[in-house]
Amino acid sequence: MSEAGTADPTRRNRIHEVWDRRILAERTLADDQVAALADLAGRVRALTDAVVHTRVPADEIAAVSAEVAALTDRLSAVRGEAPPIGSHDGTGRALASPVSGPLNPIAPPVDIEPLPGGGARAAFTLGGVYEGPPTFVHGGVSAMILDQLLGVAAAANGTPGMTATLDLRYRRPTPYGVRLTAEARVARVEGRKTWVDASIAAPDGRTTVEATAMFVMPAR
Ligand SMILES: CCCCCCCC/C=C\CCCCCCCC(=O)SCCNC(=O)CCNC(=O)[C@H](O)C(C)(C)COP(=O)(O)OP(=O)(O)OC[C@H]1O[C@@H](n2cnc3c(N)ncnc32)[C@H](O)[C@@H]1OP(=O)(O)O
Repeated sequence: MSEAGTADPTRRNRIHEVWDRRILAERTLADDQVAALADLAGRVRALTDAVVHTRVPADEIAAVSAEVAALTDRLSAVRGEAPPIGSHDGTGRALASPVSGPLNPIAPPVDIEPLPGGGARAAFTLGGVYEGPPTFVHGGVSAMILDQLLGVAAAANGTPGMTATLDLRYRRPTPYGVRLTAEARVARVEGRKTWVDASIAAPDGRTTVEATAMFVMPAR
């Protein structure tokens, strides 16, 4: 594309429109693909769990490994340029989010419910796949879940943004294999900045991690 070809702003906008539509079309899946992939992602999560917990002998591991490689080849026969785009409707339920995406096997997934007036909550159980210190959840995993929860709360407030700061206070170790709950609430908004507080609680109701984030709606 030559410089002269993009000098006219109307033409430039048209080019961007066509380009945006192309990206969107390339990243949008058919309903039956979404359903089939959600099922596959669930099975891959179970596979991941089996991988970190298996105690079968080495030759059996090698045999399974070869089968998994063949499956990866089959899926890769037709590849998109990037993950699918889900419903970016302010609910945070992007299909391929690494936190809440039903189609992303690395997502637990955490189902986050936006609350009117700038809040969000979630209830979830993490498996041994997310272990950090023995028998407890990895701190980075808690941070990732909180970042998403905080972001959904900011969006539910009508003031979405990019995470500019994320402060974490790990009060107690977070156990896995039990039902955890998490809540976020917008504290204040100043211009393009939104501050949000959140926490994760263990089944006994005690807070394990607290977080405060500042989201900034980019200038452009
Ligand atoms: C378009 C927004 C997205 C919307 C999403 C909609 C869907 C919602 C649905 C579902 C929710 C999903 C939830 C997702 C959750 C996960 C989110 C992530 O993982 S985000 C990835 C990690 N974060 C980054 O990669 C940021 C990288 N940084 C940047 O892009 C820029 O630095 C940015 C946008 C943060 C600021 O850039 P500037 O150019 O727009 O803003 P300047 O003019 O520099 O700053 C504005 C004010 O903010 C302060 N500021 C900016 N960054 C700061 C920082 N890091 N710490 C402290 N202050 C900061 C500045 O000092 C300034 O303050 P003064 O107005 O002067 O008072």
